[in-house]
Parts: sequence; structure tokens; C-alpha cells
Amino acid sequence: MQLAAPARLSQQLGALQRTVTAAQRRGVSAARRGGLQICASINPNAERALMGEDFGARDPTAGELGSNFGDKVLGNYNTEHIIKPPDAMGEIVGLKNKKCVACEGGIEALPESEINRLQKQCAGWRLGKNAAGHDCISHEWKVRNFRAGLDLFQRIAVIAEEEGHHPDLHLTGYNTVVAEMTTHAAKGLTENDFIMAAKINEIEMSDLLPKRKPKFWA
Ligand SMILES: C[C@H](O)[C@H](O)[C@H]1CNC2=NC(N)=NC(=O)C2=N1
Repeated sequence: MQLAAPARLSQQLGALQRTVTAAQRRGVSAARRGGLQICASINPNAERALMGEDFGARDPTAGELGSNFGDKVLGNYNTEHIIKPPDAMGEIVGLKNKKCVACEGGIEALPESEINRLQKQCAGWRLGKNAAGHDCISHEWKVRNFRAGLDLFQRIAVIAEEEGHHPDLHLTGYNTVVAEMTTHAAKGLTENDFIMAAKINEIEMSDLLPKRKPKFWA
């Protein structure tokens, strides 16, 4: 049955009012959003009937156009906006995605508080002193055999060369690898050491570690 125009409009307005009322329970802006969406689907008259004056953009007047008001907007449209993540983002980005900094020209060793904070982000790395008595972090792996130990050295070397920051590597008892990270230039630990530890933790090395004996639950 085709409703007459006024009746149809009042029916639509009724539905609109119910939507807006419901939306208003969720907040005026939702009401406006809901109302305007439905208004836009019905017609501007309903918009005016419900929401008062027209909402939405209007064409600039001749005077506004003449004043080149668009040129005075903040910045220029062609400015490349560099989005700099806040420093805290550094923490979120994670050590493994950071880059080591060059050590020459003097670099300070980290205080204990920083060492403890950063160590928490490097699973399996323990705090200790190296042979020279300097703070270091180290990680031990039992590898499948002597060659696997040398292969692990090579995989760690790739990262060390990329980062320009190098571990002390030990291969003892033919199948025990220890990597020791310390910053020689600082005679202690710097963030570089923890970045390296986090990156070393990302190395795929399952082929170098002893095969897991399948557990048979007899
Ligand atoms: C010039 C170069 O950046 C420095 O000699 C780097 C090389 N790799 C390094 N590695 C480590 N672990 N400590 C350093 O002080 C260091 N210095």
C-alpha cells in the first residue's frame, strides 16, 4: 500500500525519532550521527524538521573565496608530515627492532637500574662479569656437535657485523656455545649489548640444537 507523502514522512520521522532517542542514551553525538545518517537517506526537509538548521559543510561565499582563505591554513598542503613516534614507542618497538649505536668516542656504561630493566627483555641472558671483571650478559647453548657450534658462531657473526657490535664467543667441550655481550669501550654494559642479545634470540637455530627425543607415553 503506497502511503501518502505526508503520512510516509511522519512515519519515517517517527522511526527517526526513535533512533535518535535510543542513540541519545548512548550520547548526543551518536544521536546526531544516527539522525544525520537517516536524514541523509530521507531528505533535507526531515533533517531541518528534526535537527533544526542545516548541518554539514556549506559552499564558501564569494568574499571568502576572494580572500584566498585556503592559503592561510596552518602549514602548507605539501609539507611532508613526519610522524615521530613518542619516545615511549621505543619501548613498545622492542629491543630487537632497534639499532646499535657506534661505540667509539666514549660511551657510558648503564646504571644497575637500567641493566635490570633491559635484562628483563632478553630471555635466557644472565648478568655476570667477564674475565676482565666488567659487567656482561651471557647466554649458553648446548649444540648438536662441534660443527653446529661453528655454524651458530657464523649466524651470530652476521648480526654482529650488521650492528657493528660484537660478542665474545666461546665454544667449549665441543658442544657448548657461550656468547658474552659487553661494551669494551664502556668497560661495562650499554643498550647495544641488550639490542644484540634480543637480536641473537631471534636467530633460527633449531637445526643446530640436539634433536628433541620424542616422548613416548607407553
Ligand atoms: C669502531 C667500532 O664501532 C668499535 O670498535 C666497536 C666494534 N664492536 C664493539 N663491540 C663491543 N662489544 N664493544 C665495543 O666497544 C665495540 N666497539
